[in-house]
Amino acid sequence: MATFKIEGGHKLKGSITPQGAKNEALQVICAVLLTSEKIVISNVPNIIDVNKLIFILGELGVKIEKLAADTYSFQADEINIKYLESAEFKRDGSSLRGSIMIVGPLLARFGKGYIPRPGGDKIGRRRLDTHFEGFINLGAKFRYRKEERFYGVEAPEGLKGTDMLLDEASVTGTANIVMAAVLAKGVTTIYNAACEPYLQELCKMLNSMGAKISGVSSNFLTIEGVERLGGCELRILPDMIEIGSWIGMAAMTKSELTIKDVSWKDLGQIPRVFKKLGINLERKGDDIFIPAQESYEIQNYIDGSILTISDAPWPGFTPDLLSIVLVVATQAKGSVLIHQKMFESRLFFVDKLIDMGAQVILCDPHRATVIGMNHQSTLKATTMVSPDIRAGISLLIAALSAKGTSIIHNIEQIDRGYQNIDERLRAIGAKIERIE
Ligand SMILES: CC(=O)N[C@H]1[C@@H](OP(=O)(O)OP(=O)(O)OC[C@H]2O[C@@H](n3ccc(=O)[nH]c3=O)[C@H](O)[C@@H]2O)O[C@H](CO)[C@@H](O)[C@@H]1O
Ligand SMILES: C=C(OP(=O)(O)O)C(=O)O
Repeated sequence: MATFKIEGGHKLKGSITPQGAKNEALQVICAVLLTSEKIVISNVPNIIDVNKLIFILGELGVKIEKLAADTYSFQADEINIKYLESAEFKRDGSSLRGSIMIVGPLLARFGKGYIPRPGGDKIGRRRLDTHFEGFINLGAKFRYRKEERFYGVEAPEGLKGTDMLLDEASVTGTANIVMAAVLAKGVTTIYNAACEPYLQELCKMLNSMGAKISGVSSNFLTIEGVERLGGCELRILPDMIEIGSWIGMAAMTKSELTIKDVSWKDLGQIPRVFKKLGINLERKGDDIFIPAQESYEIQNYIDGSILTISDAPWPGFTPDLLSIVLVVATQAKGSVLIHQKMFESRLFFVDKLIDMGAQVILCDPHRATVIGMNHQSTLKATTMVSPDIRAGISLLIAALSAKGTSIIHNIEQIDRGYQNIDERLRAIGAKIERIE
């Protein structure tokens, strides 16, 4: 279990370029399984989850070449389907959430797809019904070996397009069903589809490979199945969750920071939500400039009542930034209710913030009220364990702003989604060390 040692209270200064998006990378890397032709992907983040997925594809027989530090070519022309039944796959496939998205492409192209119950954050129940109901609607037979926690879908005769209404706008569920439907016979319509920018990028990628998807960026997709797909080249968008994390770090440490090439048009509600917390964000070309601010004041609603920040499927605010918003609010002027609607175990990390001196009331597993301290009392350094990726980065932000030296254990959870975070933080003035 690796550990960070952080000496808090130092201002940051400079500019930072966000990494490629983890959640887009996981989708588009799975999509390489849909063709025997070469696909080149750049701006691939060097993070644990993405590297694990690339490893799994390699074991499946995909030819992978690293063309540059962030660029890979993939060619799935000799797939070893037997690997899916191996003990190794049952272990490796369960270690991340993103691996679930190999099922749709494998089912579409080879008539079968298996997956052990996937891992990811321990942030509450994470069901897969939307994925498998979608495959069943396309004509696949489903089985679940409960004792092994091993899922399977098979469609030896191929998939058949149909109309479907998803029970929820699941991000990875939509990606999986879209990847299955592009090679199905006939037309598929998907209503209540997730439509966040990373899914839009996946659909654009598939169209550039020869797929016929329309309605991209809406929640109603129409997919005309095609016989085969070809190769393509693409660049992954910057990671909007990482961008939000840098905004949070700048505010909490009263620092001036420029976040480069953020792709503003794909940030949705993110700038607005941080502005509601009173943080000044300026748009400079495609960069975000955050001036050093001694204080930031949470805006109330027009009628004077206390602000609520909650998550919702895109174009709502992403659940992955709520932990960061919560920690930033601890030093704002004013109060806010944080309502994490999607995940039921994601707010328990506030206990650590309370230990550090933050004023937070956990109302129930989904809601926390934060009474900001307006930097009048700094958080106190402490020792903590990172429970999940976003709580981990939030505790790291708290530690950077705190008085004294903090220790964060289990930082693999942070490395899962943040590339070289310690090195990049040191380059802008943070005092952080990785210790074993
Ligand atoms: C690898 C990857 O891409 N992971 C992301 C993906 O996970 P993932 O695709 O697993 O998440 P889903 O979109 O399926 O669902 C997330 C949670 O929200 C609930 N839900 C979802 C949709 C809805 O309309 N109503 C509802 O209540 C689900 O029951 C679940 O508890 O999307 C999540 C939601 O943005 C993000 O937190 C994850 O970072
Ligand atoms: C919940 C997240 O990731 P995953 O779905 O990979 O667990 C996240 O990135 O915040």
